[in-house]
Amino acid sequence: MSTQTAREELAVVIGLEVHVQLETDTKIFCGCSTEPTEDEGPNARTCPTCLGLPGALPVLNEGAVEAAVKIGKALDADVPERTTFHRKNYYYPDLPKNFQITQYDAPICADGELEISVEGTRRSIGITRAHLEEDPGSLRHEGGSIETAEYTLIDYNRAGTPLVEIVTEPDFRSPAETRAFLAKLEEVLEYLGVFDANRDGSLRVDANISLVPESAVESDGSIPADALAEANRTEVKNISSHRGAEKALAYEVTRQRNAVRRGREVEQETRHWDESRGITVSMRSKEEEKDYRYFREGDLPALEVSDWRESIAIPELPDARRERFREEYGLEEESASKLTSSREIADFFEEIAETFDPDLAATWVADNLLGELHYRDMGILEVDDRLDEFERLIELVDEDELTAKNAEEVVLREMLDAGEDPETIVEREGLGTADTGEVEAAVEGAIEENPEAVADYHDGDDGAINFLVGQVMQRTGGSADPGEVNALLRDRLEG
Ligand SMILES: Nc1ncnc2c1ncn2[C@@H]1O[C@H](COP(=O)(O)OP(=O)(O)OP(=O)(O)O)[C@@H](O)[C@H]1O
Ligand SMILES: [Mg+2]
Ligand SMILES: [Mg+2]
Repeated sequence: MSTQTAREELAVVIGLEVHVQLETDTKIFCGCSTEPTEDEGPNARTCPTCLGLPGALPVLNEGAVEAAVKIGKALDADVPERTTFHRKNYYYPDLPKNFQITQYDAPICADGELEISVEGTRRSIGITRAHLEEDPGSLRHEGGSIETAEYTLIDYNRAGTPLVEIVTEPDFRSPAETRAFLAKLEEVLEYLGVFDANRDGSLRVDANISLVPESAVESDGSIPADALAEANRTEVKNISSHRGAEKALAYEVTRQRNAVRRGREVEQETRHWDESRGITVSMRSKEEEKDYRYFREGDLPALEVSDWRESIAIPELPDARRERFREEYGLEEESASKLTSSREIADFFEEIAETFDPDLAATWVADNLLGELHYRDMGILEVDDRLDEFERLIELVDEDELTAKNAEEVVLREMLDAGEDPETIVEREGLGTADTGEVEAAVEGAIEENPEAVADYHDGDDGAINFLVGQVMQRTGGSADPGEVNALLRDRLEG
């Protein structure tokens, strides 16, 4: 029991359980598709196995195991030679078998870590374990929230989707750290190609939080197991985003602090994050492990991964790739980070950096392209089959056939909006760089038609030259070089 008093300084302690949907074609124990079809009705992708009908047998999906091993390697975890499945028993309508097939004392990954950086401070978050399990079906509370709904509908399309549950050590000391962790984790999972962040509900978080007396925190920042066990924690469910985690936990820190200040004890309980109201509400007292009556899943033999795990390779991960970009291409931290924020962006950049100067490639991809994509709410995946067109655009600028300004503000934008290739746009908009004769003619024209500006210039008003440059730029459709125009004008007016 907690013996916190109002006067004691309290440290925030948080541990996460992150449920990650794996991107496999079929479900974890049957051949049903994991891919929702357009306008599909409820229970469209189900079979006797994922509906939990008596006598139906599970068959383990090899792809799900491979994905879990990749995650284990990326988190620097141990993948044991042999791993087993258990039944976790509970009664809830989203689970027709009344047990969930999961892993218990021999998970597929144990003892890993993930480094995060919050406001320049690096911290390593311990990963206790990561195990495979099946997703239950989904519930739809009709006519209200989970508390007020008149009735609830069940859809088993999600039932049997492969999940990896990643359990962290209680290493977080603030809600902001959990947000950084989840963002980093998502980045790593996407690099591994095992996860799709855009899918609804593909990352779901349970957050455990307690307050412990500051005096229990050791000088190295760790907290002894007995102090952790003694603190009453709440487990907040129904969190589905990084920001949701930070907000729910910030709310919970305040709620628990208030309880302590008023001399009340924090209840050990499960709470529900109500996103729309921005509060957590009590659901039930926390179930304990013994409530689940775990026992071995007799329908699935133990899995030997000893001779297989070595052959499962993972790609270069974001941190390593960012460091390499800094060294190999001499990029600043900021553009190296932008360019490695997804594997597709990094690949796209590296293709371009093979042909062009890395600095030029970085400016075009990190600033121009990503900026324009972001503005349009588009992602790199919508253009990564147009690498060749993009290279031709940079080539036009590099060869002085197109000004950088026109390339950026006209051609690139049209490429994204109209889907046309750069040459077509240059031709249609008449954007080729003007030749010397054309520029000279435009200079003459501007001088002839603006005698007042010319007079102002001769009276010593240097601002008049800018006006004239603008006139020439207009006449050449922006295809002249402003510096060159300026020099030509001065030459002509002085001469
Ligand atoms: N004092 C504490 N304060 C906050 N978090 C804690 C504390 N002690 C443990 N935790 C965290 O609680 C989580 C425990 O998760 P675990 O799945 O092992 O148990 P559980 O929540 O009881 O089980 P489940 O939710 O799967 O039924 C871990 O993320 C751990 O870091
Ligand atoms: Mg758990
Ligand atoms: Mg839990």
